[in-house]
Amino acid sequence: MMLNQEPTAAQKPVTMMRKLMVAGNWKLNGSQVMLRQWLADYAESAADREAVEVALCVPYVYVPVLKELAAADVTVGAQDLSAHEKGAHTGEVSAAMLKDVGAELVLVGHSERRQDHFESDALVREKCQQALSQNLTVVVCVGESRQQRETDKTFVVIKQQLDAFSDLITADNVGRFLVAYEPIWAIGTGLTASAEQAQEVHQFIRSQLAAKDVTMARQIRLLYGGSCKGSNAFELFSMPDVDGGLIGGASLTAEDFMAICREAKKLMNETQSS
Ligand SMILES: O=C(CO)COP(=O)(O)O
Repeated sequence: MMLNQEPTAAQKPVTMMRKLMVAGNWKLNGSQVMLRQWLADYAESAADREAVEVALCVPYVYVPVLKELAAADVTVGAQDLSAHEKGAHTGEVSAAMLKDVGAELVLVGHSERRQDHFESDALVREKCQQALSQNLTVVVCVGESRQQRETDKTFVVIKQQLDAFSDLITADNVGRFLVAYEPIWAIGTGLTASAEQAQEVHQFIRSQLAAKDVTMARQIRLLYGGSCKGSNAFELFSMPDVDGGLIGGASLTAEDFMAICREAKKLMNETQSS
């Protein structure tokens, strides 16, 4: 594809279209007041999000509030979970506890966990297993650093991260197992991967998964994360292997978040009519 080509919905064959997901990750931000305001604003824009599956991953303590107040079409998400089922692990939150307070989805292996808490690929795998044991939807994050990209290690790094958990994806759970490609150099920096850069890695991820199971690889949804916002969502989501986004900064207000959902809807409408 030409780098300066205008994005068109036609890049996304309707036969290939997986339901787009737009998932917010609040990270260490928010309050009850902010969440209530977000949900009130969100409730007024039902038509903007009909084409997408929406998830919101809030800090643990706000999961019950989200569960109680969220519209039925919001998937209730948490940002992490323990690799242990229970026991002497002070400060940890288990998959069963998340389930107990209404979580339906959990992020695993976010680069901020990998970096700040030294989470290894092996630990990421254990966390996936815990999430799956409670039938939580799991969104596993993978991504390379700037230095790894500049030294041509992107595919090596992504493959290593994928290999740690990809055998856990099965025909039974592929609907609730997603992979998010989040290049570390694009997170919170305002530097977005170009649509072509995102597509290149997403295609690589899908091809790696296809080597194990072609049907599963076609079904699995791959999200892009890293400075995704209303102004670039259409271009990113129109790539054939990009099935939505994992949104940090632009998920903190419903207004910014809905701007992304509207782009997804526009893409769906154009795809269906092309
Ligand atoms: O890390 C991210 C989502 O998990 C992306 O964050 P930003 O959208 O703020 O770059």
